[in-house]
Amino acid sequence: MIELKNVSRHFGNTIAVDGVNLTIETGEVCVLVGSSGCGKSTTLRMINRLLPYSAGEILVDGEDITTMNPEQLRLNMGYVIQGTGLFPHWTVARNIAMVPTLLNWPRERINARVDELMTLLDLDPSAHANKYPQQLSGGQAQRVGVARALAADPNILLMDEPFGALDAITRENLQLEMLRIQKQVRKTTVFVTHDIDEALKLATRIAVMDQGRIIQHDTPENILRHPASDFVENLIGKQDRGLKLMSLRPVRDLMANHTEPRQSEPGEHVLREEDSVRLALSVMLWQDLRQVAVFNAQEQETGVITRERIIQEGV
Ligand SMILES: Nc1ncnc2c1ncn2[C@@H]1O[C@H](COP(=O)(O)OP(=O)(O)OP(=O)(O)O)[C@@H](O)[C@H]1O
Repeated sequence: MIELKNVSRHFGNTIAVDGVNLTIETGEVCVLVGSSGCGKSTTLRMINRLLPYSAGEILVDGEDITTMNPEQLRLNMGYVIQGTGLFPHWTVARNIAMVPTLLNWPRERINARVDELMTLLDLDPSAHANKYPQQLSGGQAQRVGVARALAADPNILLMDEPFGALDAITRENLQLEMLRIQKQVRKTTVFVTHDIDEALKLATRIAVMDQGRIIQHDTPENILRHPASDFVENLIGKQDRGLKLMSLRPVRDLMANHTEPRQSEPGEHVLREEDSVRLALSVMLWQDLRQVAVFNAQEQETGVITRERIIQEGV
C-alpha cells in the first residue's frame, strides 16, 4: 500500500503538488490523470524519491520512505517512462537484466528471468534478446521497458506516460497487454497519463488532478456516473459518457446464457464474454445483426447478447 499524506512540492514560486492525500491499495492500478502541468509526474517521482517533497509524508506499507535507503526503495519499485530510457549500447537482454545484475543474481537465474519476461511481454527471446534498442519498433522498445521494470519482481510499478509516444494501434495493444499482465502479476501500480480513455481502461481507481490537487479519486464507473465538478465532466466528455460506460461493462453481464455450452463455429468477429458491451453493439450495428453469439476461452458458445437487451438495460 502507498499512502500520500498532505504531500506538497514547490519549485520556486510554482506549487507543482498541493497538499495531496492519496491511498493506493496493494494490487490496484491507480491512474493519475489531468492536463499538462497539473503535477502528475512530480507526484509519481516523489514516490520513488527521484524528487524530494517540500511537505507531508509518503508511506509504503506503513513505512515512511524518507527513512528508507533510496536505492533499496527504487529496487522495489519498477519505473517505466515514456521513450523507455533503455541504454542504447546494451542489448535487450542486458537492459532487462539490469536490476537482477545489480542484485548479484546468479547468471542462470538472470537468463531464465529474461526469457520468462520477454515471453510474458510477447517478445520472442531468440529473435530479440541480442538486438539493440534502436533495432526495435517503438512498441517493442516499450515492452522491453516494462520487462526491465518487472525484472526483479518489485511490489510496486510506477509508469509515467509509458505509451504516450506510440501510435494508436500499438498503444491499444500495449494497454491490453498491460491488463493481461496485471491479472497475472498484480503489482501495486501508479500510472500517469493525460488520456482519460487510457485511464478508464486501465484503472482500478482514477485520481483526477488539477493544479497540483486531487479533485476526484474514484473508480472509473463512479467518475463517469458522478463527476465531482465541471472540470471532471469536461475531462470525461459530456456527450459520449454512455459509450464510455458501455466500454467498462463486459458482455458477460448482459448476455443470455445457454443452459449448456455449445460447440459451434465462431464467425469472423468472435465475441468473448469479457469483451465490452460497446464492442458487442458496434459489431451488431456494423453487421446489421440483432444478436451475436458469445464464446468462452475454450471456444465454446456460452450464450447470446441482443441489441434489445443492451438498449433496454441502458448503462
Ligand atoms: N524541475 C522543475 N523545475 C521547475 N518547475 C518544475 C519542475 N518540474 C516540474 N515543474 C513544474 O511543476 C508543475 C507540475 O509539473 P509536472 O511535470 O508534475 O506536471 P504533469 O502533470 O506531469 O505534466 P505533463 O503531463 O506535461 O508531464 C508544472 O507547472 C511544471 O512546470
